[in-house]
Amino acid sequence: MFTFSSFPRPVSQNAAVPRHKITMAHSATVSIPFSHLQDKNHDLSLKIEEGFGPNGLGILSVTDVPGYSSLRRNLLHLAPRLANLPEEVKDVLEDPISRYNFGWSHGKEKLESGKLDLLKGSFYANPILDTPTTDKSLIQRYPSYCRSNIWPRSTLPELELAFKALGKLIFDVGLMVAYHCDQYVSKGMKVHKDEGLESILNRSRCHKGRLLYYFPAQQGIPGGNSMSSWCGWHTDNGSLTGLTCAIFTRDGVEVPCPDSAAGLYIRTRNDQIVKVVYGTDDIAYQIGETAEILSGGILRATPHCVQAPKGEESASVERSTFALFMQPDWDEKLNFPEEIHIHKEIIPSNASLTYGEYLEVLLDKYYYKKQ
Ligand SMILES: O=C(O)CCC(=O)C(=O)O
Ligand SMILES: [Fe+2]
Repeated sequence: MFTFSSFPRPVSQNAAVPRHKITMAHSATVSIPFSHLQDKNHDLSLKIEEGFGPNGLGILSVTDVPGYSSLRRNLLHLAPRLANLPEEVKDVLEDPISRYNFGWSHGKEKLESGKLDLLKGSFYANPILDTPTTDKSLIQRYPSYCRSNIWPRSTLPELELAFKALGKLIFDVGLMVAYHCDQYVSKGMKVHKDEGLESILNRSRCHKGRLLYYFPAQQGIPGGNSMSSWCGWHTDNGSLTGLTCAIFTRDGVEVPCPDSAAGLYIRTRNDQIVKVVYGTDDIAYQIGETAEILSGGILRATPHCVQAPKGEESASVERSTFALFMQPDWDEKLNFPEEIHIHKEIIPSNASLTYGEYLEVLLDKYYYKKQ
């Protein structure tokens, strides 16, 4: 069985990236101080354009967010502890009905190669709402985001609070990013009141946090040397993804990353492959597919992947990080523009679907059909 974790759309690296266009630069993200972001009168459209516009990386970072540093460390250090709990404890935290989109998920997601992903373990929960709805028919229709959170209350009791605290902070800052995205987008198209990204994300019950733990990469496995050795190329289906800077550990003890080529890579709109760099205590935000749809293509979903460290020293190094997928409500109408770059083959231009219906189409196309 395959999950649709974080609702990623796999993209084939080879098909999507002509070889001659591959460059391997390390690029620092455009960064915005929290004090500027917080100020609605501060015109950040140039910064948003630099980060998310036609020549941007599709990812930017926010610096100096009060309280963030300790919340990040508290949660990320729980990832190796969770992953190393006994199998029978993790089994109880699994939720097959949601296609493993709540609780613990390991080896359930399909990779670019079509093989099951054994290299990372994920823990999914909605950090804002424990029970997004009690409507039974909705829960049956959209189990991947309408079911309830599962917490290891007796086996790792610290997880719930740490997850919710970090998730809520990244969400609140993400709404500020969304506000400034709306200001930028409104220079190119009419954004109706209540139809901007900020309003849509603010009223959604669908957000999903993912605590990620990457197991030490085994040398010599097929694909082990590829750029996407830890996580395959994909775009996120939501609107805005908040990302922490990862920590690397050996047996749970923090170590410097042994290979500067390891980490998050993105593909820019002009087909450059770039290793993304941002500060340890910055929150990075990247664009997902539904921000592209809602902005009529002014914003573009950011293709990305994760490379594992190489070399002898890397043999036992693990990576832990957290992603918050900020996504529209299942009821939210998405009006597809005439020209779209995503899922062209299954979504007709000018289509009008809810976000819930959109995800069902993708799940059925890219994963197994619901029984
Ligand atoms: O591990 C990372 O830095 C990114 C994870 C990611 O892309 C995802 O979970 O969708
Ligand atoms: Fe992703």
